[in-house]
This record gives sequence, structure tokens and C-alpha cells, in this order.
Amino acid sequence: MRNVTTAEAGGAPGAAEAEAAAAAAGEVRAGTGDLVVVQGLEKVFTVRRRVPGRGRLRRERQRVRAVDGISFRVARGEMVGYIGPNGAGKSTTIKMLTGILTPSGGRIRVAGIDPSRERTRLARRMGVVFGQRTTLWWDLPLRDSYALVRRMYRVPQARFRANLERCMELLDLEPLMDVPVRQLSLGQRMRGDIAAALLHDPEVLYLDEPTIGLDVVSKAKVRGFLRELNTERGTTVLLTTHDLSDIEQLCRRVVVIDHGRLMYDGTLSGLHRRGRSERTLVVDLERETEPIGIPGARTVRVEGPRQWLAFPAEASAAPLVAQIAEGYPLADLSVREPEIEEVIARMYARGGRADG
Ligand SMILES: Nc1ncnc2c1ncn2[C@@H]1O[C@H](COP(=O)(O)OP(=O)(O)OP(=O)(O)O)[C@@H](O)[C@H]1O
Repeated sequence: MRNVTTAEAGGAPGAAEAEAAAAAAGEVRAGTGDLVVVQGLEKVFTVRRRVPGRGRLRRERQRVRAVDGISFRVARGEMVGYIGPNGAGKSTTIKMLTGILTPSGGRIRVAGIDPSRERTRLARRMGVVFGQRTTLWWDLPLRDSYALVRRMYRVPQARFRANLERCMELLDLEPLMDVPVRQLSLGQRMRGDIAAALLHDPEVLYLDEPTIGLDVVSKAKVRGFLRELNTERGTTVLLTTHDLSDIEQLCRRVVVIDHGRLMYDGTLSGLHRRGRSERTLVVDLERETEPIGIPGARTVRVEGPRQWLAFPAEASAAPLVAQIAEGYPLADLSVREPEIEEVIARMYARGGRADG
């Protein structure tokens, strides 16, 4: 089913994009090399399913190829988005990178360490945050959770204090330090979890859906913090997300997988070009008008004073917004990213050609 050419497979523009993305992160890559190396990675789960047969249900063993021969490298200091539809194999990859799961095949090295063989040694050099569940202690206030983390990782007191203060300030945790984790909102807990993953100064941080379910303010805070962490401290970040605006705001490079296989490795705009995907401007006008007509976008829906305009996803929204503001009674406006599923479906529809 590997019918979509990827930059990794050497498609002309894709390869150029991957190179451009690498060049963008260039200074670190050139000097210090790759921190994460994944080669031909595989994970096969055996599951027992009930299937109908001879008038009754019987159990049958089935093999699920969750990760099916994936290769990529992440340079020190890079921030890479690892995306794909539901069930694509993202979480399974992250679990293998952290050593929680052992690969069925292929090879992983993180800072030269094989994660499944030397999980404890690697733990000191990496941090991980799973958006769907917390690594904090449910009944403890954040302050006590962090004290436990310090002891577990044997973080020197001065370093611990400096890191905690920085996280408290940038993630706005000060007012939450004495609140038990169970009483925190999802956004507060996520910020608390991110801080916990960073108290021991990891070189690489894995984030599995760090903005899932967060409100706009929490999302902005988390994104701002990750950007700062990456640019100021040079921490390498690999994040999975369903939200393409996370990628747009944080990552120069995106790796796309589907059905356990790598489909694309390059820039986000290259991905959009490849799939000819579109973003949508949702425009609220002060009153109903005729459909908005501006070059570079087409009106796809009108409902009273609200109109939807589609435009090429790799184009900038700014000139379109300026034109609308000038010619129409604009009240409010937002930009909607395409769904990951939609972008990938379009790549399939285009038959895997690398001339996007
Ligand atoms: N422990 C397990 N046992 C059996 N099958 C599993 C297990 N974990 C994952 N799978 C299967 O492996 C495939 C990949 O799952 P995975 O959770 O890695 O996908 P994902 O890309 O993270 O999806 P989502 O975005 O929905 O979290 C799915 O078909 C899933 O059902």
C-alpha cells in the first residue's frame, strides 16, 4: 500500500523540502549530528479477536502491524511534528522511542542508546508527556509531585530550583503549586506535566498530543513554552498532534505516517502543496452581503452574515484578510486548518506523485 512517494523516497521536490527543513535547523545538525535515529522500525501486536464460525463465536489470533518499516532521523535541536490519522502508529512509535515498548524489528538509537535495552539510562536524558494521561501523582499537589520527580531523577537541588522556577514562570504554574493534581483543569494539568518532564533537563522531549482538549489560552501558553524551550535551550522535540496549527506554529519539519508507514518527510507547506490542500477563512460580517469575491480565494459557503472562503493552504492568509477588511463590513475572522485525514486522503487521491 506504499503508494505515496515521500521525500525520504527521493521525490524531487520532497527531497528538496527535506533538505530545506534540515538546512533551516542547520547549525545544530551540522555540528552535533542526529540525536534520534530510526531505521526500518516495526511493531507487530498479536491480538485475539472473536470471529463467527460454525454457528458460534471462536477466538482467532490476528497480527496488527502498528509500525511497518519506518525510518527517519532527528537532528539535535530540531522540533519535528509526527502526524497521521487515528491508528496510524504514532503512539506506538513514541512508546518504542522511550523504551516502553520493544520493537518487533528495525533499530532505534536515541543519543546512541537503544531505548528498550537501556531504558533507565535513557530516562535521564529524555522527557515524555502523554496528553491523554498524567505522570503526576493524582492526590499530591504539584509541589510534592515535583519533589518526588527530583528524587527519582536525582536532580541536584540548585538545578532543580532553577528549572522549576523557569517552568513556573513560563507555564504560569505559581498559583497551582499547592493544588492536588486531581483538581486541576486539563490545561493546567498539561502544563504541570510538561514541567515535570523537564525538571531533569532532558535533551529530547516527546509529546503525544500535548494540546488535545485544551482551550485557546492554554494551547497558546503550551505552544509558546515549547517554542522557547526549543530555541533558547536547544531541546530536541518530537510531537504528535491532530492539530495542524500546532505544527504550523512550532515545526519546520513534519513526518507523516499512515497505516504504520512513512508517507512524507519535509516541510508543512510542501505537504500542503503535495495534497493541494486548502485552509478556510471563516468570515463574520456585520451584515449579510453578496458572496465575497477576492482573488486568491473562493467562497464555498454563505450562511447569513457568515461566509467560508477556501484558499491554498500554503498561501498566507494576511493579504486575503486585508482585502476583505477593505471591501466588506468585517466583524470577526478565523482561519481553519484542514484536517490531517483530509490532507492524507488528498495525497492518496493524487496517486503518490512527488510533483506537488
Ligand atoms: N497494545 C496494543 N495491542 C494491540 N494493538 C495495539 C496496541 N496498541 C496499539 N495497537 C494498534 O496499533 C495501531 C496503531 O495504534 P497507535 O495507538 O500507535 O496509533 P496512533 O497513530 O497513536 O492513533 P491515535 O491518533 O488514535 O492515538 C492501531 O491499529 C491500534 O489499534
